Amino acid sequence: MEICKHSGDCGGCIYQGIPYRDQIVLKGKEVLRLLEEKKVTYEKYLGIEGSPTPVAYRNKMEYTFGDEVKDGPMTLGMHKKGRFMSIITVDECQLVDPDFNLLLDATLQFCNEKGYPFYHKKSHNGLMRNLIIRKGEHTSELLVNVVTSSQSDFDGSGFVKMVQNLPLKNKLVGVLQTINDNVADFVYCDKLNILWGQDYYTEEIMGLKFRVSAFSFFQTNVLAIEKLYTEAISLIKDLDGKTVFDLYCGTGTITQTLALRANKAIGIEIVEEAVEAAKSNAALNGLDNCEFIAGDVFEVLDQLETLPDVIVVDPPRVGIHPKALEKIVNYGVKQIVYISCNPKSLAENLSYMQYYGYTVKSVKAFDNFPFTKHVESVILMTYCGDKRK
Ligand SMILES: C[S@@+](CC[C@H](N)C(=O)[O-])C[C@H]1O[C@@H](n2cnc3c(N)ncnc32)[C@H](O)[C@@H]1O
Repeated sequence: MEICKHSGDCGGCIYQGIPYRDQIVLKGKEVLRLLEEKKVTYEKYLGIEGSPTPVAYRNKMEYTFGDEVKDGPMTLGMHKKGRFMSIITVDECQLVDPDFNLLLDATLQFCNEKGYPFYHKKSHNGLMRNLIIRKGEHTSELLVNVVTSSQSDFDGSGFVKMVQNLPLKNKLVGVLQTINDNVADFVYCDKLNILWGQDYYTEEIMGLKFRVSAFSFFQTNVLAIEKLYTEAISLIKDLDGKTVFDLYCGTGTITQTLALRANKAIGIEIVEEAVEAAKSNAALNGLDNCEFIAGDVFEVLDQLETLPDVIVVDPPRVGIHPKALEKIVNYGVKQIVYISCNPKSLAENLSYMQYYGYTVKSVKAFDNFPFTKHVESVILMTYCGDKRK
């Protein structure tokens, strides 16, 4: 792969110029180094699995309108490395489908031709804020969402026409306009206008269907996540007739794959919209043995009367809060599968769980984000004592 032309300015790909097989070796070593640093012992290291494709793997990009230099021409893309105010146009990013780059260029040109100003983070004046593109990996469906303030009119029908006339390889299913008048540098949705088509795209993971709406969380590298889920679920011995908790379940992708084999799968997630999406996706898949509860894992576990036989956790980057971890460990289930997106917090959590009697049976790393610093891991922990007397 050629070195990306944006690599000097864009901070996303820190492994540019390093052959892919070397990148994954480095990442695998880093996971083990962090575990060893926290004195976590493990029975088996199962290696690191590379992404099925190291390029064009991202199914979502959130681009920002701005300028690279003060009062310079309008740009659309990512923040310049280490700079809050400066935006660089990343129209040749290698991590996305070429349609994303085409849409980015065409949107920038459309807005320049219309004379639309970008929204200034400091003065809070201007129209254009973000462009969000999402794609279904297995369905090739594209959802385009332009985010503006409400300070002046945006030519929605002209934008739709322009997008529809692009030689896109994927199938356009919706063009949206999100109105965001919040002063924070974050995409809030004050109002969602469907300019054309629908406000969601569909995805398939391990034979299950998912409707992904404009703002729902969804795993970014679908081909890699399928491998990771397959591995995680295969580690659990015998789910037949069992109750499994999927903690930090997001939109319930893992919960549903577990429900295919378990008697009951209960997902807990703090973001209510994600829980609503999880419920409707389970209904779409005809699964009636899934339950989703909105709330903080720490609080919800106290209210639940059902006891789990197996627990799967997939916490955010900060890891599991020690108070929630105490409750998880106190169930004393024989098997816990820990899916982690941050080996540092993973090592801290495992060190605690080890102290309370769990054994790390296996560690496997996954590179779901080639060229970036991120690495995922799947850990199987077992407990031989009996806390449920
Ligand atoms: C790494 S993601 C897991 C994604 C999920 N497995 C999926 O595929 O959709 C972590 C999730 O934990 C949720 N979360 C963060 N803190 C939480 C808490 N205290 N209690 C419950 N959920 C929480 C986040 O909203 C996010 O959806």
